This record gives sequence, C-alpha cells and structure tokens, in this order.
Amino acid sequence: MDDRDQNDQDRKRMIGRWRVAPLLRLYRPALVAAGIGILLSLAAAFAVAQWEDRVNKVEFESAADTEAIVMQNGMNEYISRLMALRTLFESVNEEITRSEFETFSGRLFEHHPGMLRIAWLPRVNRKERAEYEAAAIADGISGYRIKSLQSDGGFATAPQREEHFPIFYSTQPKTSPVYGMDYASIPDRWPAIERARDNDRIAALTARLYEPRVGGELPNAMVIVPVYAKGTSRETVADRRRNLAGVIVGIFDLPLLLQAIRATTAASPAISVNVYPPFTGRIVSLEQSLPDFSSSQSAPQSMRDVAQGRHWSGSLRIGDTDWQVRAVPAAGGPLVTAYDRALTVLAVGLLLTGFLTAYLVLASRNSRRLSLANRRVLELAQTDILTGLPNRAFFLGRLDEINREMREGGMTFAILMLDLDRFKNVNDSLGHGAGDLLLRQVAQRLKAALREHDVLARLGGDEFAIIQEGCDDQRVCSVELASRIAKLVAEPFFLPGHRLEIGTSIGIAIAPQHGDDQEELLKKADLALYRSKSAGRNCFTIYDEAMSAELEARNTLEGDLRDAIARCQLEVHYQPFFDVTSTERRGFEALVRWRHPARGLIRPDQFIPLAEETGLIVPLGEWVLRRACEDAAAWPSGERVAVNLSPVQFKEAELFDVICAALEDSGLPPERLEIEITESVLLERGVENLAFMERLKSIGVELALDDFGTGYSSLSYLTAFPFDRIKIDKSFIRSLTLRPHSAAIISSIVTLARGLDMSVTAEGVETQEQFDRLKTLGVNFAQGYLLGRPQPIAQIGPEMAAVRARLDAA
Ligand SMILES: Nc1nc2c(ncn2[C@@H]2O[C@@H]3COP(=O)(O)O[C@H]4[C@@H](O)[C@H](n5cnc6c(=O)[nH]c(N)nc65)O[C@@H]4COP(=O)(O)O[C@H]3[C@H]2O)c(=O)[nH]1
Repeated sequence: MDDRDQNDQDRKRMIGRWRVAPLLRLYRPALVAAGIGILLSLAAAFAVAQWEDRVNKVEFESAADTEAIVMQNGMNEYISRLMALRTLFESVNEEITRSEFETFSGRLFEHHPGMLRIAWLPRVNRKERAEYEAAAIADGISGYRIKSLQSDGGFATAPQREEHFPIFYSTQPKTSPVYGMDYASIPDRWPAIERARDNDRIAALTARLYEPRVGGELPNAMVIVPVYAKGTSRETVADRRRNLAGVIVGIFDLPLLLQAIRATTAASPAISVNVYPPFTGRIVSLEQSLPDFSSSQSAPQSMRDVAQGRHWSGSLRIGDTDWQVRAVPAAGGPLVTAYDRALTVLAVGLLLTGFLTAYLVLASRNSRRLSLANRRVLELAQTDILTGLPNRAFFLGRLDEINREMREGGMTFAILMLDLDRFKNVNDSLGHGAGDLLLRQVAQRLKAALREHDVLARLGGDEFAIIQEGCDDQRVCSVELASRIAKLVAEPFFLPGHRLEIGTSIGIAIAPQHGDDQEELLKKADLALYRSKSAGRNCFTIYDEAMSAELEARNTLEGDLRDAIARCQLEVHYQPFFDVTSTERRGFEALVRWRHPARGLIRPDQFIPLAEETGLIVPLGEWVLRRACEDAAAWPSGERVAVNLSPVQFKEAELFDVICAALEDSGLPPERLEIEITESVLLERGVENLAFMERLKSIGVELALDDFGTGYSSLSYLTAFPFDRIKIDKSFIRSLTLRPHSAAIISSIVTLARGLDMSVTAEGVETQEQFDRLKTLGVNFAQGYLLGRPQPIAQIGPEMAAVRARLDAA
C-alpha cells in the first residue's frame, strides 16, 4: 500500500465517523410507500368487495323471491288441474268411466310434464268390496283385487276393514300391479287421506313410488285430493267423513315439474333452486335426500353446504304442506360474486404502489448517488491533494467539533501549529517538485509520530497543524509530542540526488487553559509558533500570556507606525563610510529612525520587520529613499549615499520608477546612489530581480550585497548578480581580532571580490585594531562606530571633524 492509499484510508476513517447511513434508511420512503400502498389497495379492494357482495345479495334475493313466486304459481297451476278433476268427479251424475279418466289425465300429461301419475281411489266399504273388484276386472284389469302392501314390498289380499281406498283408475298401464293397492293399508298414506278428508283440503306428502320411475331415486310429492259425493254436505268433519267418495292421487315429479315451470317462465339461470320435503315427525335425513333441481353439476351437495354459503330460504306450498325452498346463486353464474371490481381495484392499487415504490427506489438511489458524489466532493474539499492529509477546512471543522465535545466533557486538548524551517530555500533552490516531495515525506513522518485519533492537517504551504486529545496532562503530552516531532523533522530527508536538513518550529496552545474558542486557540498557537521562529527555529513554544501582551504591543506599534509617516515622526540618520587606504570619506549609509512621541527614538531593528510584515515598508522605504537622495544632493560630489531596500520593496513593480523619481526630483546623479540589498532578495524571483538590478546598473546606480556572511553567502550570487560592492557583516569584524579564521575568511572574500571586480566594505568597525587589520587584509571601505555613528543630518559636520582627527592621528 503506498502513501496515498494509506492517506486515503486515514481520511476516510476520519470523515467516516459521521457519514454512515444504513441502506434501510435510504430506502425507507420506498418501503413506507409500498407498505401504505399495499394496505390502502387491500382496504379499497375489501370495501369494493363488500359493496359488490351487497349488490349481488340484493340482486340474488330479488331473483330468488321472483323465482319462488313463479314456482308457487306453477305448482298452484298443477294443483288446480287436479282440482278440476275433482270437480269432474263431484259434478257428474254418472260415475266417471275409465276412458273419461284417461282422456282427462292424458290432457293433463300433455301440458304438465311434471305430472307423474294420477289415480282415482274410490272409498270402498266392506260391503261394496266384491262388487268393486268385479267391476274392475270387467273394466279390463285382470285379477283385480284390493291388496295391502307388505313390508317386503309384495302384495297380499287386503284384510277386511271398514273402508278401503284402492287404486281403481291410474295412468299406469292396466297390467301394473299397483291396481287394487289399498292406500288405507299404507302407514304414511292413510293419515294423509284422513287429513284430506277431514279438512277438505289437499294433503301432500313425500312418497316413494311402488313402481319408481327409471332414474327417479328421489322421493316424489304426492297430493291427495278428497272427492265428496255429489250434492252432499261437507260442513262438518262428520259430514266429510260420511260423504267422502274417494280421493284423487296426483304424484308430481318435482324436478321435472319445477324445471318445466322454470323453462316456461324463463327463470333466471343465475340462481339454482332446491326444494326439500317439509319437516315431519319422521326423521328425514335431509343431506341424503337432497334433491338437486338445478342443472348445475357443482350445486351444493348438502343443506349444510347451502347454509354455509349465500342462500335464500322460503317455502313452496303443496297442499297442506310447506316444502322448504333454498335458492343459491348458480355456480359460475352472474349472481356469484366474482369480486372482479375488487380485484381490479386491488390490481390497480398494487400497480400504482409498484410504480410509486419503483419511482421512490430510483429517486432514493439517485439521491444516494448524489449524496455519495457530494460526499466525494466534500472529501476532496477537505483533503490536501499533495499530501493526502486533511486540509485547513477539515481541520477547522474538526477543531470546532472537538472544542465543543471537550467543553461539554470538561476535558482538554492541544493544538500544535508547525512551520517548516528553511523550506522556502528548498523550494527556491531545488524547485517546486522537490518541495512537494519533501512535504509528502514530512507528512508521513508527522503521521508516524501521532496516535490514530490525533488530527493532522496541512494548512497550506509548509504549515501543518495537529490536534492532540485524550491526555491526562495535556501540557506534558503536547511537549513530548512536539519534541518528538522536532527530532523527527530534524532528521535528514533524502530526495533524489539530495540530502536535505530542515527543521520545524512549533507553537502550542492548550484548551481550555488558553481559550475556549477556535479562533482564540489558533491565534495563540500561532503566537507561540511566531515565538519559536524568532527564537531560532527547530524548537517549540507553549503559549503564555506574555505573548499576547507582546502582540498587543506590536499591534499598537503597527498602528503608531502607520501614523508615523504621515506625522513626520521618521528621521534618516547617516553613518559615514571611509576609504580604508586614503581615509577619505566616501559617503553615508542612510539608516531610518522613528522618533516615537512616547517611546523616544526607536531603532529600525524594532520596527522594520513589522513594517515588512504589514507592507508599510513600501511607503516607509520610498520616504527614506527620497529623503536620502534629497540630503545627499547637497553633499560634496564625491560622496555617495547608500540606501537599504527591503526584499518586500523588491516585489513592487513600480520600484524602478520610484528610484528614478527620487533621483530626478532630488537632482542626485544616479552614480552617487548605492542600493544595499540582502541575500534574501536573491533567494526568490531570481530572474526578475536580476533584470531589475541590470536596469539600475544601466542608469548608473551602484549595488551592494549587504550583511554578507550572515545568510547563505552563496558565492554563486556574487557571480550571478551585478554587485559593485560586498558589505561584510559586523559579526565577522567583531571576531576578527579574536578568531584567526575570521581574518582568513575576510581575506578570501577580498580576493574573490577583486577577481569579480567588486570592492569590499567592512561593517561594524569599532576599534582601531580592527581598522588596521582590515586595511592589511585589503578591505576597500570601512564603516562603524570607530568612524562615526549614525547621526541626524544636522550633526554630521561636527562629528566628522572629530573622526577626521582620529584617523589622521592613527
Ligand atoms: N554594534 C555596532 N553596530 C554598528 C556599528 N556600525 C554600524 N552599526 C549598525 O549596523 C547597522 C548597519 O546597517 P545594516 O547592516 O544595513 O542593518 C540595518 C538595515 O538592515 C535596517 N535598516 C535601517 N534603515 C533602513 C531603511 O531605511 N530601510 C531598510 N529596508 N532597512 C533599514 O536596519 C538594520 C539596523 O540598522 P541600525 O540599527 O541603524 O544599525 C546599523 C548601524 O547602526 C558598529 O560599529 N557596531
């Protein structure tokens, strides 16, 4: 795994703390919609099903009502035919002959297919028995005799009794054995005859035929119509018993009868009607005797079936009995609730739910994609591309979070601000590619020094920051970490072809001790860092309150400095420099002073860095330049003025014009102006600065390399840039008489300068001894307290006289 992958994972781990979102939560809207949709669809389908059911019920009951009325009318019609036969029997004077009976019955059969059999059973008393039997035989029924039905189904000659009701006429062929069968001898039929007789009403019962119709296994409806003797009274039961002439028996094939009625009345095929025998004292197994009068195969098979499903109950009056009628919707017919509308509603509901769910799933997916993309953008926005570390934005966000957590939890944490020392040099000398490589290596080392939950970020450039938390003693912990880091970063780095040594300055602020808001803590860590930097780099500093006081003082100073230029509080002092050989004065270096109304005279060391940081050096420098040119214009023509230019001024595009304007306005010849620059100017913008220096040289201005020996003192600068003079820093001069190798260095500088056609000025010459040694070493010019301190312009004259005397005496 390379560094970038590792960084990627680390970053994801950090950012991942707040980005976990379960899939279920993502699809929650779709799932909720699906759930609600299914429930609503089911509820709507259920409501529609109920409604369909109600509508069907009403339709079914109305159809069943109609059907029952039609059946009753049809049955009444059959009964009325038998009543007509009774009328025939009761109205004629003569006895009805067999042929008349057959003719009448034949008509009945013709129009009423449900009429299975008709018979005439005269009332025969004991005395008339023989006469009747003889008459029947004479009428063509051979062997006619009054018979009683035996339990084995056979016949025996009926025993003598008071009265018999034998079949005399019948629609059966004359050869049928039923002729002569005495109904008075059959247990269930005799009571029916008695009921009919006593009540003068048609009695009805279920009966199995002695000679069943082929395939007719179901009981038939038998009706018994009493026939009384013509002209006799039937007022009282006694009258009726006395005057009964016989009974007409009609046997209905109920299935056929009802089907015929339904056929002729165009009954609705949507219902199936079943008729059951009336309840009687006998135990009748209704399940077993269930007749199915419908044509449907799938009709209910039992009363229980009927009762369980949708059904209609009524009765069919046959004679003196009420037959039970049950109607059910014909299977597969229109009155069976098909629930097609409910199913349609359910299907449409589910379809819509499906569409909505699919839409929400897609929308959720899209939003997830979008949020992932957003997260990626956020990750990128919070990542430093170069090192893969979190960037400033992430750091500040995290700092805010940790700050809040800590405030609530009452714990502490530390911020460590890091700034690499001399990184700029690497960038400038080896190029940005090398600088980038170095930053990556630094990032890796820093990461290695941290625990997993510490936050490390690159804030930009060569600035890194760390949040360290979770220590018992945060101060001790942060110091340990800072020293570990300082040591790690001080170790050499190896870039292709280069071994580099840098360092890091660290500023530490501890929360909540040093503040409880993000801005304050960062400011204090920065202050501490600033202190580390000014303390000599590759060290760490913990913030203390004095730093803030210092900052405050600095801020005040900055404000004052802004006013200083406008209020003419700045002064230029001049320090002379002399030709070492001739002891002739060659000119003055212009050194700015600030006459502060409260603090008195302030030296440039105390405000130039501030002016450079704040950019005030630009107007300040221009003011000094103009003043120096103006003052120098009045000096003897052989004396020059040297003016310091800050690296910050070098970045100003108008600097050349500013110098030209100062020369022009003052009338000072350019050859009498010397510009002093430090090596740091050469470190950056080398090409541009070289061009600028060439331009100055082209108009005659001289250039001096100031403070030589304090910075990098790269000899390559001397050859690359067109300097006229090298100014050896006073630190060398100070050690000149103390350390022998200082003299050797100065000697080589002099040799080098000569070779490059440059002159050498020694700064900070304070003693005669130094002066003499410099003279011996071949230094061209000397400047220092021995020769004259920086003085206001007004004091230059008297001072100079004293100096001259001193030099001459030497
Ligand atoms: N100990 C000791 N010191 C001596 C002796 N002879 C001269 N000096 C001091 O050495 C400094 C020489 O100036 P510098 O190296 O250009 O160093 C200057 C220069 O870099 C900067 N500076 C002064 N004026 C200006 C200005 O107008 N513009 C800019 N950009 N920088 C300025 O401030 C620095 C300090 O200036 P000063 O405080 O005036 O300090 C001056 C001067 O007073 C000596 O014998 N012994």
